[in-house]
Amino acid sequence: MGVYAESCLTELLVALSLAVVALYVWFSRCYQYWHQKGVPYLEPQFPFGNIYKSFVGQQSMPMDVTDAYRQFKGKRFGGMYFFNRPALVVVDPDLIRTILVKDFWSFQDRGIKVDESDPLTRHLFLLGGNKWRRLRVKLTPTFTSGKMKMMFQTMLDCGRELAAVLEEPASRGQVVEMREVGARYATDIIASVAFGIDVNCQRNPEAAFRQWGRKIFETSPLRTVQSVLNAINPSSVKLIRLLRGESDVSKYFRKMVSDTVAYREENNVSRNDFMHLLIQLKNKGCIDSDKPGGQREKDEEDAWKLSIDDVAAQAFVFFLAGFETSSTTMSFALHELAHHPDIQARLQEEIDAVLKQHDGQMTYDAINSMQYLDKVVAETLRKYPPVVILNRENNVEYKIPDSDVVLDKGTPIMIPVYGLQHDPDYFPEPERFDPERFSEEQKAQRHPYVYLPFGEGPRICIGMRFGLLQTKVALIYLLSRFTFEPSEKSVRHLTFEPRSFVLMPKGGIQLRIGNRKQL
Ligand code: HEM
Repeated sequence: MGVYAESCLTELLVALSLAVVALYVWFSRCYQYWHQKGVPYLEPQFPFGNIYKSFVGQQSMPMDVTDAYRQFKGKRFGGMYFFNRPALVVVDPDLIRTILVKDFWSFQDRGIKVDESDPLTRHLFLLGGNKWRRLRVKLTPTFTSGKMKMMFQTMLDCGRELAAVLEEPASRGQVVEMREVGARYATDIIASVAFGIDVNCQRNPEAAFRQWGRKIFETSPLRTVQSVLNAINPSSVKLIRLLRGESDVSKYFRKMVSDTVAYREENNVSRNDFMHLLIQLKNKGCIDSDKPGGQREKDEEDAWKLSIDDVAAQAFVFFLAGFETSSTTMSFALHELAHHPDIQARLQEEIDAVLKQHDGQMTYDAINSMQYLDKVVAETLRKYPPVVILNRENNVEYKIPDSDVVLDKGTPIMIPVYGLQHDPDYFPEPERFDPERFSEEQKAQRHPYVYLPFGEGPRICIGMRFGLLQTKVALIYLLSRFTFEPSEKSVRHLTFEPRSFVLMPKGGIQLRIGNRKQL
């Protein structure tokens, strides 16, 4: 028995060693890729390539790209490896513009492989090619300023609730974790406008919807394995799906949407929200015009209608892409304001003055006239861009202009948003929080493609206006009533969750909150 076990073990060890040697040879060949193309590159380390730090959990994968950007500074672009997969990091803002705008049709896909057998993944963020283009055309009218105004009342209701929830902690001068508070506020808004349900997780933090939000963004060993497999071989998404079956997230959101749609259709319910617009896209293939009269003429594209699963996938992506990005922006802004009482006081003065001019009413126009608020939010998104890198992939062979480099079809392209926005050549003393960087004079002196918190070109964030508006509404409600200070639990220089795919502060944002009059 003992001899048998020993021989099995020996065989296993030999097989494993052979596998490692084979992998080493295969990866070493892959590591010739950028050298053969004549592209400057970072020396890879077997088997991680250039993502060792994110693999061991020291930082997130997009931050590995930020490191690469810093090392390629002075060059137009450079190569790195995700395990054995070559990816191009673009450094030159002119080339970034070419990729995002001028030659967009060669780079319209994100290169993130979709498991199309899960209907919930067939959404705007992940789809590529023609499917993305047709859907983008359909969904663009759901985000016009007319539609934003329609949903503005929901934001105001949730903003009022946000301030009401914080009244008691403020009266006691308590320390509050503002990221979670912001997440509940944004969840209430998006649950209401995208799914048509009132969850009020600001009063009921354990509401199912908030729990799903946490679950989607939480990290786990399985997720790490998935992203490793995805980096080595993107087609592995299918295998993962086969092993895992339909996810609970998918089941939950699809059921919720089909129940809501059925209820509204049976009871003839109409609300001013995204769900109402998505139902129009399901039933008519187009959205009624903002103009008086409502209907608009149908063209050929309009004939294509969204299925119920398409409706669920789009509502889901509005939730996925909208709540964490906006709520972290709000809490990052409060973090900086707490550490800069002068900027906080100036912003409060502006808010008070504009609200006074509008008889104390927070109108859409009042918010848009708050110029200092706009600068504070813009500087927050510069210092803390929730989406750290933009991904693209070329769908044809592509010769990089003014170079001899020809990219093979399907090369992952990384636009290092965080790196650019922390580059001292574009933003001197990048760690300093200075809203004046967004004065008209300073903006005019900068290359426009070094500031990309919402991306750029035809694939720019479709919810930009919505995200900015809900962040501003929250800040106005909070700063018109409360003052924020650092607490003994606050960290001056934030660090970020290494396993999160959006920029998320480690340990949250702990601030002392007080009533303005008392402080
Ligand atoms: C502060 C808030 C937000 C930030 C910083 C942000 C940022 C971004 C970024 C960087 C992208 C990728 C753009 C590109 O590749 O060029 C994106 C895409 C997207 N965002 Fe946002 N976003 C925010 C809020 C929202 C909201 C509120 C929604 C929906 C209600 C939303 C929905 C989307 C969707 C659907 C896409 C995919 C667009 C496409 O591929 O055509 N985002 N967002």
